[in-house]
Amino acid sequence: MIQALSAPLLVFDLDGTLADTAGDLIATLNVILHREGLPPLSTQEAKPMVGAGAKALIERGLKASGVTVSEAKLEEMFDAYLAYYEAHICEVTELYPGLTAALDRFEQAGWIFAVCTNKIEHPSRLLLKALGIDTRFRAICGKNTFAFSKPHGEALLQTIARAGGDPRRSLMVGDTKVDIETARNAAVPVVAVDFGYTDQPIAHYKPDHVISHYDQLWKAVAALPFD
Ligand SMILES: O=C(O)COP(=O)(O)O
Ligand SMILES: [Mg+2]
Repeated sequence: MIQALSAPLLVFDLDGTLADTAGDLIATLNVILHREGLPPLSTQEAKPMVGAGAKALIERGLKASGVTVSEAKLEEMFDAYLAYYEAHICEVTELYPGLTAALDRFEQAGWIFAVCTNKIEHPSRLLLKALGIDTRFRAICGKNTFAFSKPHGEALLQTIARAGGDPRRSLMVGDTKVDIETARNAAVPVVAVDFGYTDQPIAHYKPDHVISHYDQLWKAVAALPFD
């Protein structure tokens, strides 16, 4: 019996990959720091702190001010962060140029899509809805969706399973070292965008391809050895 191949799947990271979220993330961080009497961080300073989730962003923000806090205090700040962020989730956030046109092109060719982010799942869904693209994804998986989060390969493999994809016909698209490590851990190819929040030029982490605009994604994917 011939078994139907599952549809090819693009799994996107969210912050710094689908959308330029740094403005709203860092504004939220600065509100939380201000409540503790700490000075704000500049966007330039704080952008490379994004990628490991909100709790890590708070910890990194505190560290930049030379402050460490107890686990209980960090939890309290994390709750306050999420409450503020969810109420201001899409004030300056925008999709990156060419994204929806790229999704259209891949969709017409039979591809399906999913999101694997280190953002908490609920705000991820809220944001994708606010940006008008939530219904395009077969699965939207966040840091708290599974027992594992990026860079653990299982976060990606379980996202692929939830989307009804096959790891051998899936591809990760991300903006940071975390995404590239995740893809490697899952043995899935990875295309990196160079407009996200990486601490080093993203080519340094050796993704399979680097794109600077979504109109380059089609060619980058076509160049990969894919079923
Ligand atoms: O919010 C973060 O720190 C990371 O989110 P991302 O995995 O979508 O980049
Ligand atoms: Mg990212």
